[in-house]
Amino acid sequence: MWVTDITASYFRIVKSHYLLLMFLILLLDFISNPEAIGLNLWPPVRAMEKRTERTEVVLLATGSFNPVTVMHLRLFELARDHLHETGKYKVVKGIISPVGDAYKKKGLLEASHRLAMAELATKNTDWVEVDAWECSQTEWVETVRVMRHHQQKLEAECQESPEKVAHRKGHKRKRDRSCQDVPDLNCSNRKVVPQIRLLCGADVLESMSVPNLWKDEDVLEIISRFGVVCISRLGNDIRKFIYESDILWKHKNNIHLVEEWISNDISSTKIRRALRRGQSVRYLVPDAALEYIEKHELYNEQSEEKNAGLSLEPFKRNCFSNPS
Ligand SMILES: Nc1ncnc2c1ncn2[C@@H]1O[C@H](COP(=O)(O)OP(=O)(O)OP(=O)(O)O)[C@@H](O)[C@H]1O
Ligand SMILES: NC(=O)c1ccc[n+]([C@@H]2O[C@H](COP(=O)(O)O)[C@@H](O)[C@H]2O)c1
Ligand SMILES: [Zn+2]
Repeated sequence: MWVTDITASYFRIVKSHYLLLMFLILLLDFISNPEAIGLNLWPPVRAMEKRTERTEVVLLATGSFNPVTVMHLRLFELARDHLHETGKYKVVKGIISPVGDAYKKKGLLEASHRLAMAELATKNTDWVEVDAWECSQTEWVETVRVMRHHQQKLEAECQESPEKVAHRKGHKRKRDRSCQDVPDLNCSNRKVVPQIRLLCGADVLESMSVPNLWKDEDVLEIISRFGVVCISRLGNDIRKFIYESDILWKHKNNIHLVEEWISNDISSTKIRRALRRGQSVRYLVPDAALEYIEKHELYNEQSEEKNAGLSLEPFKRNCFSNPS
């Protein structure tokens, strides 16, 4: 008797709460897979999702790398950690771009050697590479032009078909049938082109105020269009410097300042000095690069005199185009 009572009250509850149950089932389905039941996410939810998507960044470090030091490699690690900690960025690549011989800096060794050392130094990292475009130009190239070149290259790569990418990388890839006849951009995993950012030490940012070394419009474009990740360096008070520069202050949100707490005063100048004096630079220069230096007997009194008495190409160029 009591069994039929229970069954009857069960059906009564189900009947009276039928609509509520259906609603709960639909809600659960929507939460787990909204598109599958033909519903689009509520716009504010979509906006929140978008905000959590991280911007892909490629870090570009320009400089002499004469020779490359362990600190140059550390810059990339520090910058990547910093950007990842913001939760807004994902660093997808790092590029070392040695300056060309036409820069005419005193003691600047041939680009072929500097390039070879940088390549050896990066053989144990899977995300930092060396690019020869800048140093293979016959004339010195302004940093902003190097940045434009790499941004354009990324844009072109993003639009390349999977076949072209495979061909360029020297291997064959199966064609994804679902990608046929749709724009290549949709075929690639990336929908948005990664952004180039300048990676530099505080001394480079400070050098932007040296008269005739950098053009104002270049500084403006580097900071406002691309952005900078700047690593602290002993002897450079970068916060004060940004405060004192109107242009940097205006775009300070585009300058990521990274504090290197394990401070390290390594510089290529000091490495060259030690080498000239026959002192060890082991553990300051990556082993493979050091072997190269020893094999080719680089850095001595004579090499330090290269370009002595010549003016740095940026000064020559900017003084000529702006005689004031
Ligand atoms: N110890 C360091 N701390 C922070 N940034 C550094 C350090 N060493 C090099 N950098 C940065 O690395 C980039 C390439 O620098 P560069 O090739 O001029 O090396 P360097 O050590 O400054 O050499 P040099 O003494 O010949 O000027 C620059 O942005 C520079 O500021
Ligand atoms: N106007 C410019 O674009 C400008 C001026 C000075 C130096 N730089 C670059 O900054 C880097 C400085 O390297 P060094 O610190 O080794 O001199 C080089 O890559 C050089 O090309 C650019
Ligand atoms: Zn330097």
